[in-house]
Amino acid sequence: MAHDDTDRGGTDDMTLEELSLDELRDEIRNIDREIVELIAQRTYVAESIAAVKREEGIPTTDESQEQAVMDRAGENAQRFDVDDNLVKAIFRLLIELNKVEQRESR
Ligand SMILES: O=C(O)C(=O)C[C@]1(C(=O)O)C=C[C@@H](O)C=C1
Repeated sequence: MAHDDTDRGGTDDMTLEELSLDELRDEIRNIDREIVELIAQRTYVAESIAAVKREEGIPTTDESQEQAVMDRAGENAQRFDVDDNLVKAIFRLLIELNKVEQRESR
């Protein structure tokens, strides 16, 4: 398979405790890039949703869908043992980002 930017530089089979500070920061740098890539993908899908809503004359905001997204965020946070309020705050921002973009493209 072709080399890509997500390659962890051969640290895959090491535990985090075995890595140097620089190697640990490389891990963070790769994860940060993947987070931004996923945010871009989420935004892209939301733009398609916005186009469907526009065609069908449906309002931009769907509060029940937002609640479902927030509930899932909380469940996933618990599953991966991270603070659910923090994860929900991030998802609130992601939803707001989409709503601003969806409104601007109307
Ligand atoms: O699912 C939708 O209808 C979307 O537009 C996506 C999204 C989201 O970011 O999750 C954004 C705005 C809506 O109010 C609900 C959810």
